Amino acid sequence: MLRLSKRSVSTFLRSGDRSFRVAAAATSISRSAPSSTTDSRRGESESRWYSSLTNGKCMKNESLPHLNMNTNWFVGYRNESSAAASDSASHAPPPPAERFEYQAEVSRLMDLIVNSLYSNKEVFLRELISNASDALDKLRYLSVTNPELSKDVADLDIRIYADKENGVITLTDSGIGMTRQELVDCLGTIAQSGTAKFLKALKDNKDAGGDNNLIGQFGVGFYSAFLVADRVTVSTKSPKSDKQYVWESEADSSSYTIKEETDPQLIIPRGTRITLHLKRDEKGFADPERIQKLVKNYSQFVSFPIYTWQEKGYTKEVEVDDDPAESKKDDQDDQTERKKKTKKVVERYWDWELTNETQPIWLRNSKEVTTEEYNEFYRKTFNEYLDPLASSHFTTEGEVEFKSILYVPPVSPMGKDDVVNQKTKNIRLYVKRVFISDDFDGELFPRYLSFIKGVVDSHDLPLNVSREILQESRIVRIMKKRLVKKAFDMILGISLSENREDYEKFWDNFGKHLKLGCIEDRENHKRLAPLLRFFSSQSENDMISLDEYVENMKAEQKAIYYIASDSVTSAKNAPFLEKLTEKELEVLYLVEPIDEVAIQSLKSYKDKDFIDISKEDLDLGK
Ligand SMILES: Nc1ncnc2c1ncn2[C@@H]1O[C@H](COP(=O)(O)OP(=O)(O)OP(=O)(O)O)[C@@H](O)[C@H]1O
Repeated sequence: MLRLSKRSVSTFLRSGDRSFRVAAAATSISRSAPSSTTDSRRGESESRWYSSLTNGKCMKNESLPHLNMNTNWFVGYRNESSAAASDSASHAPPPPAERFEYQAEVSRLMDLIVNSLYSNKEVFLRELISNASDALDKLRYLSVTNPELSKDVADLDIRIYADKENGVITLTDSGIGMTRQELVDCLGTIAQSGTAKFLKALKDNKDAGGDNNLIGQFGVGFYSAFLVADRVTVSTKSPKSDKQYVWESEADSSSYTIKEETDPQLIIPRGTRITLHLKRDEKGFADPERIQKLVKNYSQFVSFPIYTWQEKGYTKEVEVDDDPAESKKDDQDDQTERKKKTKKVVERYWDWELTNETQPIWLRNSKEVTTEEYNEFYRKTFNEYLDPLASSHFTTEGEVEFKSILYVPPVSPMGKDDVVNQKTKNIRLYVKRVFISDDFDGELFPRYLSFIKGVVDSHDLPLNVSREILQESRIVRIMKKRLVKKAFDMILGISLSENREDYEKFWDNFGKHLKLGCIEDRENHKRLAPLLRFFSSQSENDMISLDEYVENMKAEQKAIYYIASDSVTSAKNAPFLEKLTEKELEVLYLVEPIDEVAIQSLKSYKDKDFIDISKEDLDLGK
């Protein structure tokens, strides 16, 4: 175990907090990394699937060059930089920093964050850890097809160092890093997904007269660093670039600078180091114990190790100086066999301490996970602020092996009318714990169930699974079947719950999706039909299920009657209705355009045909 005194530790931290030091050869070798035409074409296809990991935002026009790195590229930890590197750095003047203006929306977002999260400043740490974890996910994923990327810096982790004396926090990850262009694209322009949600929550919350803590649960991203810091420095090295760049900005500034990292002491082999120079009133955050508490509180579901720099102690025995009077006596008693006295003391030292639990929640035994933990995982993974309506944690074994946690969200993210455009990032696919993608289009769930959120960790898929493999794989087809079954079980569970409001909420948000399912998924009619809800001539205010309709049928009634209309009021006044209401036959009101097609697709329920009462040849039997 590494044991250093506090003093020696801070010296090595100053020169690159994980003691990432690289020999001079590193720069020159990587600079010559070729990128052939074939390589760039391969890069294109990789980047298409990869876009799922980058939200398609920052990698838009770049393909991933196939690096041909020398195996010596990364020198292991704690190597001193060579003299050559220092020489060149001291002779050549460093290139000047270039200044860039923020996109207008970024300045607005920063204002919003600072003004609405002032009571919840600590979220900055969660946000930076979440970005670091995403960067590690990207690296791990890309390394599957390009192992060179993670060569020599095998450890994928996050390290947080709090310098109490100077009020500085440094967070380092060994993830994918950013090129110069990515710095401009990612930290100078707005992060769409999170921001849109954030702004919406802000509005909803204000409308509801809510408090600001709710918004604190949002993914507000990198800029939350300015809640506590008046200066933020991001030094980052992407394996796609041979240079390391430093982005820097101050709170309340409308611009930022980017320059090349030229200090060999600060060179890192790969990843990103974010330094927060805390505001005068926020220096209390640079307390190792406080950082530890925040990590435990906010980031326990991050699946990479998070180390924090902590003071530790161990007990050892030391010899004590004798009491002079005692020793004189001893001298006289026995000159030869005198035993030295010892006492126990606590030796203090500083070291990295693993601060989070790295076993993903889906690998844990479901009996040991509480509902609150499932809900928290949901909120944190999908950046949601409301709890899910239901969740299901299961393992399948046998022909296909995978573990999964699925959730029914409380509201439709796209708005309840948007049933078709459902290319969401709702399912996170892992293969043996490696995050593969969240960019699906019907491969794991049919379109109409794409509102289901969750994680799926497969044991059978290859790590380098591509979209083509997913689309053709027999394993995926079996997985899809099981996932769909579990999703229906969850929805049925909500419908059977004592709390009727839950299903009303579900139906209000996702009813249209299930009706679309009736049209598109014949195979699952048996599961879909009991979940449908309609108003009827005998229940104009509360929707009923088909089961309730059937139970209420007259003994001699052979069919389920319905009328399609544009509202309950016009259905009530339909001329054909009277004939049936006189006979006390219940009629379903189909008041949405999709209803009639859905019912016609079902054709019957429990052997009773659906019959449109407006048809001329309506036969009510006896
Ligand atoms: N540690 C990091 N390593 C590599 N890239 C990073 C890092 N931190 C941020 N980035 C890049 O900056 C982008 C913007 O980050 P930001 O936190 O503002 O938004 P986001 O993470 O994309 O969205 P959200 O916070 O809503 O999930 C990220 O998408 C990522 O591309």
